[in-house]
Amino acid sequence: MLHIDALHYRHGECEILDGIRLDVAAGEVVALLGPNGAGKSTLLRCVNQLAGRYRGRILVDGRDAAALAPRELARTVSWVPQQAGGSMALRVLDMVLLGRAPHRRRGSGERDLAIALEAISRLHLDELALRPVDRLSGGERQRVMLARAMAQEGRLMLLDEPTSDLDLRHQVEAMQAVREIARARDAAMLVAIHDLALAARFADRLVMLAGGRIHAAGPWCEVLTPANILAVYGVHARVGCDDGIPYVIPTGAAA
Ligand SMILES: Nc1ncnc2c1ncn2[C@@H]1O[C@H](COP(=O)(O)OP(=O)(O)OP(=O)(O)O)[C@@H](O)[C@H]1O
Repeated sequence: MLHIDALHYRHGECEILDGIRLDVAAGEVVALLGPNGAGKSTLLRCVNQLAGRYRGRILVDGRDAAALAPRELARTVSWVPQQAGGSMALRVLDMVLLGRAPHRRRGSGERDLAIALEAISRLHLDELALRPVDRLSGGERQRVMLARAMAQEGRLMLLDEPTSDLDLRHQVEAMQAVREIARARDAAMLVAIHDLALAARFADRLVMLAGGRIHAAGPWCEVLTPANILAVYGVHARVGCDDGIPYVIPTGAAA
């Protein structure tokens, strides 16, 4: 579904992404890990054609992402930005309905409404549906942005730290929803995320970035090794698995 080959991206003299090669299959959840500034958001923005010029190839469903018309791209790629954008004076329902905009010609139809309401329900936002987004808490707002992306029904979803403001229960529910949607719709999910244990629990594969390069990629048990965590984050950690459930406990910063 998503194929990235030899992707290079620069800001001035600074090489932000340096030869990224990455595939995400339909139905697969891939977590993008790495410290602040590693290039996770930039990578997602390149795929969604928001970063400007890059070198290399990005194919979405076999088509060159750079050659897709904006509307076609928006039909194919759902996007949860790191910081919520758009008019926050909108009601939650209207914000989520914006996810349907690439699919419709004029106003929302019954099907659009049904899809938006389903996304709202899936993220337990029913009671907030008629509230203006700018009167919600940070975590509630983040769930609205996730619901909007779900209503967009892209076959590829790019999620930039979708759980960073969420409490523990909502983190788990959001990642469960991401995984279920990947399976149910055969959608490809690329999720930038800082919580290593959450990534290990819900993603099929992890990709660990450092300094714009892929340091490690594969199943969690190959990527989340104490050696990789020390090399990339400068943190000592215990990593284990309890009855099939992975855990990561940071024990201290390296000297
Ligand atoms: N507009 C810009 N101009 C110059 N440098 C930029 C710009 N945007 C991002 N960068 C730099 O690109 C690098 C990668 O940034 P990016 O936002 O992709 O990192 P990230 O891995 O998503 O980090 P975080 O975990 O903090 O969100 C950083 O060093 C950042 O300072």
